[in-house]
Amino acid sequence: MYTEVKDAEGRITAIQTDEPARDILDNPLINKGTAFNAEERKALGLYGHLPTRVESMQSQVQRVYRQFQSKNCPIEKNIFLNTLHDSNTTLFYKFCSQHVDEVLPIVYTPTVGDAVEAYSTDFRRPSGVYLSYNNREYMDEVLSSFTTRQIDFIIVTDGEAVLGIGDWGVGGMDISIGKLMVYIICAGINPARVLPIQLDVGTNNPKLLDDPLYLGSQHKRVDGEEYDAYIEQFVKCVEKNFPNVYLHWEDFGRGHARSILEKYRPQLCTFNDDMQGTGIVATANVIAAIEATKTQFRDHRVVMFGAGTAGCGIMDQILDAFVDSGMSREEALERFYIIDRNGLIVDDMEDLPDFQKKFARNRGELADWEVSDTANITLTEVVANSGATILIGCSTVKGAFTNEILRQMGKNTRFPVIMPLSNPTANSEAEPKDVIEQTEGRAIMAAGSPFDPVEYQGKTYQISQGNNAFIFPGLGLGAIAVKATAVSDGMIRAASQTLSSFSPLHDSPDNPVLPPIHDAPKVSKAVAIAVGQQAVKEGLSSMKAEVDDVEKLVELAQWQPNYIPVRR
Ligand SMILES: NC(=O)c1ccc[n+]([C@@H]2O[C@H](COP(=O)([O-])OP(=O)(O)OC[C@H]3O[C@@H](n4cnc5c(N)ncnc54)[C@H](O)[C@@H]3O)[C@@H](O)[C@H]2O)c1
Ligand SMILES: O=C(O)C[C@H](O)C(=O)O
Ligand SMILES: [Mn+2]
Repeated sequence: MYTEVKDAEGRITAIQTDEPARDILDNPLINKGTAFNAEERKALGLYGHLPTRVESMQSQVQRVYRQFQSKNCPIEKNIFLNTLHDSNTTLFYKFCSQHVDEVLPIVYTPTVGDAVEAYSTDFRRPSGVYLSYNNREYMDEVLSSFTTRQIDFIIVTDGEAVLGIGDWGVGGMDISIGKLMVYIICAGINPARVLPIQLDVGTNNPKLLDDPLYLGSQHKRVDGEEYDAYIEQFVKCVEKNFPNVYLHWEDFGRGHARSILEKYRPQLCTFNDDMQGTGIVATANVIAAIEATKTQFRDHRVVMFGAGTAGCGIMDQILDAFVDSGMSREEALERFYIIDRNGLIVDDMEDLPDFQKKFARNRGELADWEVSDTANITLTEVVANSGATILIGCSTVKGAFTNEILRQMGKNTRFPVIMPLSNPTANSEAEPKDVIEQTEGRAIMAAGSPFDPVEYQGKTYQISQGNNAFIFPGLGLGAIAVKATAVSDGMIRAASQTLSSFSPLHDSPDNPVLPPIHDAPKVSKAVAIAVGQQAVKEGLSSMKAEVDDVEKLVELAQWQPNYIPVRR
């Protein structure tokens, strides 16, 4: 056992532990390795367990960097960093905070996708909390065992729709872990107060069902009423054991993501990253682009390719932004087009899910469109006939934005907004190089995964990473700083407007739409303050005392990757 010693304002000033020496070194949350000083070595009985030299943290970081560079490929680097995380968490985050650009693509998208796929083959040691449907009677016992520490954040996945790579069952654990790392790197969430959870309800991935090394439940996914009852059991258990927790849902399948959020949003502080997080980032980019190009919302036509969880989540928020600009909902919807596997969504199509229905186009309005098959109107035809000015991809379909489509976007408007958001890199609807070349460098673009800059006609174009990583850390930090009881639409709007205000486009339409990803910590803090203030304004803060200084609360909620004294 160890306890955090805090000052009057709640800052952690020391760690007190009664663990034996070996257990201290094996506890990643308090271990400092070679940085334990002479006094600590003596008090904790660490002599003999460590080489003689007492190192500074910076010297440890230098060694980590050398080891990191010596790894030959991204997945080896990912394994190396996860091993460091699991042995000395503070050092891991110190290293990450000093090398954000190099580290994020390794612990997060795109490499985390490779780690998810290789989960069972590369497995070394368990990390996070596994809740198996088949052992559901133990759920409460498992979760209650974590109540000895304060838990502020839970990230949960069932691994059904990981990034754009599909169903990876128990391997989804790595996306929960990767997202938590982003929370900590970008917003300074305390790593002792987070729980990554994988709900193992089986998998429909035939490769995993046949793989003798697969580590999850090797049967088809539990679905329907049984699935819903399991989620209900989970939420109840979370509420009971962690009453003030912020519950983040990640990479659930299209059939569950939205219904879970809608059901539980009124009752607890909860958030779906794929729907809401991605929506905030895409909307912030759209707002920044419209402001920077000095156009009006009503001048724009928005096309979404891939009308699933993320696609429709984004369109919902862009719709709100259009309405906020002074249009009626009907006027705004006339400017929206969504496309899925059967082409443009039109109101006479059968069995449309509710989340698509509201964006369905009226068949009669398409009478003068030039199309080859009215039952399946293609993206190329929509872009040409609608005069699209904003094109977004959440389809997982590599290369879906063909050169013809990109050129047409460049013809439709002077500054087309083009966002191929599908992850990981190999699923991107377009290569940034093609987007820049085919629009003669005029496109305002963001991709989901990181891409290298593009050279075009003597100019270097930085490619913005339009990833929800820009928003979920700050949104979560703001919510927990003021102990919010819900994540409201107002808090979501505040997040989007704040991110938009950071857009370098405000200085020139030639600039990237988003700041560089290494600015995510700065952006996250500003987002947290705006979100916290909005929660207070809406009466959603459950703080006992009246809140007047949200910035201070945000700072107090932040953890820094610095060693603090460990004592008996
Ligand atoms: N950049 C980000 O921050 C971010 C955030 C969330 C999701 N995403 C990406 O968005 C993609 C979709 O994720 P999701 O969670 O919405 O998945 P999803 O399964 O809910 O949605 C994908 C949609 O694309 C449709 N689709 C598939 N093939 C198609 C085709 N050939 N033509 C037209 N539509 C097609 C599917 O029917 C589905 O409706 C993934 O690649 C994911 O990585 C990116
Ligand atoms: O995980 C990411 O990189 C973003 C997003 O949540 C996704 O599912 O692609
Ligand atoms: Mn996701």
